[in-house]
Amino acid sequence: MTTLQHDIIEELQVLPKIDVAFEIRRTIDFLKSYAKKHVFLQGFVLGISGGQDSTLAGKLTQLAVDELNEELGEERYSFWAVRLPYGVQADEADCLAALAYIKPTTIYKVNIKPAVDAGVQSLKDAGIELSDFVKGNEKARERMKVQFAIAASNAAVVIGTDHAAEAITGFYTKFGDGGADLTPLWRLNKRQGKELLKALNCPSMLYDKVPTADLEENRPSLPDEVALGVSYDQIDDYLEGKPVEEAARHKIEGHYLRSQHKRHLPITIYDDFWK
Ligand SMILES: NC(=O)c1ccc[n+]([C@@H]2O[C@H](COP(=O)([O-])OP(=O)(O)OC[C@H]3O[C@@H](n4cnc5c(N)ncnc54)[C@H](O)[C@@H]3O)[C@@H](O)[C@H]2O)c1
Ligand SMILES: Nc1ncnc2c1ncn2[C@@H]1O[C@H](COP(=O)(O)O)[C@@H](O)[C@H]1O
Ligand SMILES: O=P(O)(O)OP(=O)(O)O
Ligand SMILES: [Mg+2]
Repeated sequence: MTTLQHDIIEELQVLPKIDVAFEIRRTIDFLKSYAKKHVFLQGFVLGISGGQDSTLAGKLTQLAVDELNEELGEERYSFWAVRLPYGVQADEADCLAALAYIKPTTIYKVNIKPAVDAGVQSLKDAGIELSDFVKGNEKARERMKVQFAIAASNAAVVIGTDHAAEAITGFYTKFGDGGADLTPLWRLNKRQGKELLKALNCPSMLYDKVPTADLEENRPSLPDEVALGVSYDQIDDYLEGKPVEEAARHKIEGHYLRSQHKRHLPITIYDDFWK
């Protein structure tokens, strides 16, 4: 293992092997203790896409809410699950299947298309034309904006789905899906997330599906692995300290180094991580 691989694993605190039941328990306990400590809190908000990560984070959040309410003997806490299509979502059926599995307290649907398109048009009117790629990141930021609006209206906090296999590559939109309040999956890689879902009796279609951010109109449902140029298996192996092919290592470390700014709060004159 190189020093960089070792340092990245330490930074992201990935375990080479996990005790699945322990990781489920400590995630639920983390959410519960955060809620108990912050007495204003009424619950959690999360966008449910129909993908693996929001299915897992959503299920764990609802389990935490159910336990909190059961212990209190009243329905004080809620989980607001949010469908956030840009117009019509191609994998809408998966989103509905994820919601049926999670059974959230409340489901909202907010179409982000009018807001995103209005923003794109206002920029165009000012002479700023967005590429399809940049517009994709606008969709992720609009989704996060909606989630913060729901959280602020309900004394809730926003759950993020960022995990080690996304964090290492910076494969999320800065202050979009990367801009949540709590990230309960942080530390897990992609295959460890799958293991948790299996243990939680999730329908296999939801964790076997091809991961996609689905942000670009010119490349609909583009698999993350195509966009990244490296597979999640290779990323997961790297995060578990295993050897990976030289070309994959080079890709992963390139993504990591280029995205360092995303894993920090806005940079000040006292920061030197980037030097
Ligand atoms: N599957 C997913 O989870 C997911 C979700 C959303 C986006 N994505 C992918 O993530 C990527 C996001 O794209 P992106 O990273 O180009 O956009 P981004 O908006 O996340 O980050 C780019 C912005 O970061 C800032 N920045 C760039 N370099 C910097 C530096 N060295 N120091 C400080 N600030 C800096 C700039 O403001 C720049 O506009 C895309 O590949 C997208 O497809 C993946
Ligand atoms: N279509 C969507 N509906 C609701 N929430 C969504 C949608 N697409 C993305 N999200 C949220 O963003 C994160 C990150 O998604 P990636 O597929 O990893 O880009 C996802 O977990 C949802 O919470
Ligand atoms: O974040 P999600 O739920 O959309 O999962 P994936 O990244 O696998 O698409
Ligand atoms: Mg997705």
